[in-house]
Amino acid sequence: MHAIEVQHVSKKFKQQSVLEDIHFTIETGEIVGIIGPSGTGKTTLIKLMLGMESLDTGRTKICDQLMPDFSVLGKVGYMAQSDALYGELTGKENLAFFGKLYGLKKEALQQRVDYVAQVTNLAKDLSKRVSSYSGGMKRRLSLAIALLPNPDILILDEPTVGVDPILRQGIWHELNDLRDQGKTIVVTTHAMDEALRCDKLVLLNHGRLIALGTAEEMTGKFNVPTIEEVFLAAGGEEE
Ligand SMILES: Nc1ncnc2c1ncn2[C@@H]1O[C@H](COP(=O)(O)OP(=O)(O)OP(=O)(O)O)[C@@H](O)[C@H]1O
Repeated sequence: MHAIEVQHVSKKFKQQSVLEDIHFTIETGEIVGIIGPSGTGKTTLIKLMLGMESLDTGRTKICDQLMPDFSVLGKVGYMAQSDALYGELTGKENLAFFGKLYGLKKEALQQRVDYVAQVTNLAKDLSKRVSSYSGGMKRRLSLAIALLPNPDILILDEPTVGVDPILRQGIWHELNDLRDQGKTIVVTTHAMDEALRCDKLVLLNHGRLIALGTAEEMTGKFNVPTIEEVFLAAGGEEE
């Protein structure tokens, strides 16, 4: 069974074609990076995977279940691109609120809150109101919320934007650990150094899948030294 299947997915917003016949699978226990320029359809693709947007053609499955399927969403931690947080509440109150929504009870909730606060380096800021958080702190709190239910699958839309390099490294270390525990992780990113940390890459350009595989496979196939150059080479080939 694949962790996630994207089968011949196309999507238009009005007359604008955003994704065209995207087809790939994601296996359990891998970190997959969805990479592409701004506006190329990464967030839309993630929303289609989760069943949050309607498809024009194709279908998506998570754990073999056709999406949308609420029973599957319990297994998925989703971090959206824009932070959906309660500014008037403290970080801890936000975590408690979302933890309860996930069905976590007292002791388990406390344990998870301690763990996610440590991973995202927010422990000392948890009693502050979120309205006083910086952009990076809000990103980290959103990541902490996605990690709360200890999901099998993590889908993270630009999780490290605005996060400083040291903590970024810490977060990637944690994502690697989670992958090693058998979790499946999907991240979107613009950062090429982050792309290199992924086990597999999905390269999108102008709403099309232009390359799929490991970074080494891609640079080897196009005979170029970097992923940036894969973009140029693959984009050029497409046109
Ligand atoms: N709900 C919507 N209605 C109309 N157009 C939309 C909608 N959502 C996205 N789009 C358009 O679809 C295209 C792809 O957007 P999307 O957010 O998926 O790109 P992205 O690759 O995630 O970009 P970024 O890296 O800047 O976040 C853009 O042109 C965007 O304006």
